[in-house]
Amino acid sequence: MPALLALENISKRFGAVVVADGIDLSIDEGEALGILGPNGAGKTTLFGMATGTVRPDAGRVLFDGQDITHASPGHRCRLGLARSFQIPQPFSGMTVFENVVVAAAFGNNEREKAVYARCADLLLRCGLADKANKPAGGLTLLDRKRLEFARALATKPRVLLLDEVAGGLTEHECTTLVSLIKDVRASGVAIVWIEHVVHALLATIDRLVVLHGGKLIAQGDPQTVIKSPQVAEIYMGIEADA
Ligand SMILES: Nc1ncnc2c1ncn2[C@@H]1O[C@H](COP(=O)(O)OP(=O)(O)OP(=O)(O)O)[C@@H](O)[C@H]1O
Repeated sequence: MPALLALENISKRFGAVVVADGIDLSIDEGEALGILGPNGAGKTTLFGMATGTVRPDAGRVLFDGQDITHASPGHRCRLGLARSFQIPQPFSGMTVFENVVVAAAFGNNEREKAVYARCADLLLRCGLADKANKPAGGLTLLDRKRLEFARALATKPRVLLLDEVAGGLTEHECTTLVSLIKDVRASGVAIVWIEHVVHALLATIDRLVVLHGGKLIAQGDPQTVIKSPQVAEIYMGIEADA
């Protein structure tokens, strides 16, 4: 069975900055994968190349065995590849409900009226039911992150890419978000999560990869990877052979 999402030998540079240097990364149906790496390592760019907003210099992107390297972001979304953004950017003049309806209608090719019940249900699930008719522009940070989730889920993804969703939240808010991610994952959606809040990440994922200098320098069991000498070297300046 092919991986659900696979990046094959992906390379990308911005001028002299190499952000991906022949990266191979795949995720299976229902899996939860974490991505760790220092600021500027190229994590968000990797999501851009998976979802079609950034064109790789070389390599292929496959979804369920199908080559989507040249597919538009919209087409990838309708295949079942959704993402959240590090800085949530809802349509701020629309209500919370309208934001989710737009995502369902355009991200999953459904007729607007056909999605109302499902969107109301999603808002309930994401803790936003009481704000359904409020303008999205007035939401708190946690609620904007919840809305990112609801909008991504409205597209009926098979894999959901999450970009630093826990950053800036209080511990309690972070716990709320982790349980939402676990709930989404339990419903069968594969998760790929870039996150600097390591304890939240480790509580959720099955597998961890570490990106540095355009390469995956460690991957495998999260606890083993996090304690590996290469990761200690990057994050704490401890030399691997010390
Ligand atoms: N469109 C672009 N043009 C030029 N340089 C870019 C572009 N996008 C990203 N970069 C650069 O590529 C590098 C990787 O950026 P990216 O946002 O992918 O890193 P990141 O690992 O997600 O970082 P962070 O953890 O801070 O979000 C950075 O040096 C960034 O400045």
